[in-house]
Amino acid sequence: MSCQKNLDSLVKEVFAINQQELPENAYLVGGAVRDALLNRQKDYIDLDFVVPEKAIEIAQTIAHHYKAGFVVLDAVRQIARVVFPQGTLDFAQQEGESLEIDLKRRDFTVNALAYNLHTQEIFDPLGGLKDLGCQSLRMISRENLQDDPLRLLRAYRQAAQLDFEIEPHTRATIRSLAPLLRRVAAERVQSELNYLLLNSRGNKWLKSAWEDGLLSLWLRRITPAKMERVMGVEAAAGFLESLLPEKFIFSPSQLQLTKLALLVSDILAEAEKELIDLKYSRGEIRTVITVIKCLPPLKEPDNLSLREQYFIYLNTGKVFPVFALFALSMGINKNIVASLLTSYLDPDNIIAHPRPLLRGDDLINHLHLKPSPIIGKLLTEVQIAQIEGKVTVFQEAIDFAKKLL
Ligand SMILES: Nc1ccn([C@@H]2O[C@H](COP(=O)(O)OP(=O)(O)OP(=O)(O)O)[C@@H](O)[C@H]2O)c(=O)n1
Ligand SMILES: [Mg+2]
Repeated sequence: MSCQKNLDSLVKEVFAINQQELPENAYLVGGAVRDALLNRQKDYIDLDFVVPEKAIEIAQTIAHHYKAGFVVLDAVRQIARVVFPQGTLDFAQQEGESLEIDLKRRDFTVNALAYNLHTQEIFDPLGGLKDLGCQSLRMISRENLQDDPLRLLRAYRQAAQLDFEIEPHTRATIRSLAPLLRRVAAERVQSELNYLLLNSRGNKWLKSAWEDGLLSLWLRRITPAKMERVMGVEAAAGFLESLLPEKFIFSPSQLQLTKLALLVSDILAEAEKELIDLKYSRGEIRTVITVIKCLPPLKEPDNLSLREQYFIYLNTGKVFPVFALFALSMGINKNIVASLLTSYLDPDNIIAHPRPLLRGDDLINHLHLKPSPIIGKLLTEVQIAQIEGKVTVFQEAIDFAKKLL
């Protein structure tokens, strides 16, 4: 069976581990078994082993033997990790009196399959193989979802990742338990949510997770209209990419931040609070808030002055592509957005990438000024005058500043 070959080769070829190094009662469990059965391949491989005892010692011995890294992840529950460049091997002590009890405590049946490398047998006490064949995520029990409510959101992430359906009774149960997700550490929620935001495969399941009440605990002001805009982000990105002269491709994180900007509250303070609560980084929060703040001038594109364009580029800086994608998704005229993005990608464009004629010191020396906030204001006005073609050389710039004073 190809699954056995896949799993044996992961251990023997990818990690170059001799099977004899593993105890006979070690079982490979979780995603690796599931993915091998599905013939899914990953760049970075995480293998989870369950052993009845001595998990930390076993991990330590293997790490020592293969000169790999070693970390104790949980001394109480006896979980340790061996770190190879190509991936990690986790060894965990089985939870409960038997492997079967351990598997019964997990989230979904397809994640509760175990494989023994010595006997090359799959242990399937919960019907995981059948569900795998039907591409179905079925909970092991309602209690298991309650025990770790992150599993409620994991269902949508894994459905997106595996292109599975959530079995109807499981989905109804998730819906009824949705409020429990509030209890889960925000970092864990964020990491599941990010998967749903990073690529188009997540879209359908992002929407389902919202419809089933899982997102409104964190992003309270999502509306059907906002969700529809999110569903269109990849198409908007594709449209901009096709128009641009040079090869430009939006990165997954640019798509993700655009979608976040489309989903957060329209009230800026609330939007910021939502992102802080989800433990997004300062940089991510700044990006989202900036693109929202910079949008208003584009709503009246006929009156978009050079001054306004200058400030948009100045305030968005490196995150301008996210701004462009956000603006297009918000219904701003596509020609305007495409032309602004084209200018941004042109390093010689003076509005997007101004080359100042003056520096603060020049104003201080030539106009005999003292350092003060006025200097900054003058520099901005001179810069805008240069963009508007009113000044082109150093002396004109000085004279212009002098008149302003
Ligand atoms: N909240 C969780 C997290 C994990 N698990 C169990 O631990 C295994 C390993 O977890 P993890 O590596 O997080 O997920 P995978 O299913 O392996 O999926 P992937 O690594 O591809 O994301 C899962 O298969 C599942 O059996 C669980 O029951 N509940
Ligand atoms: Mg895994």
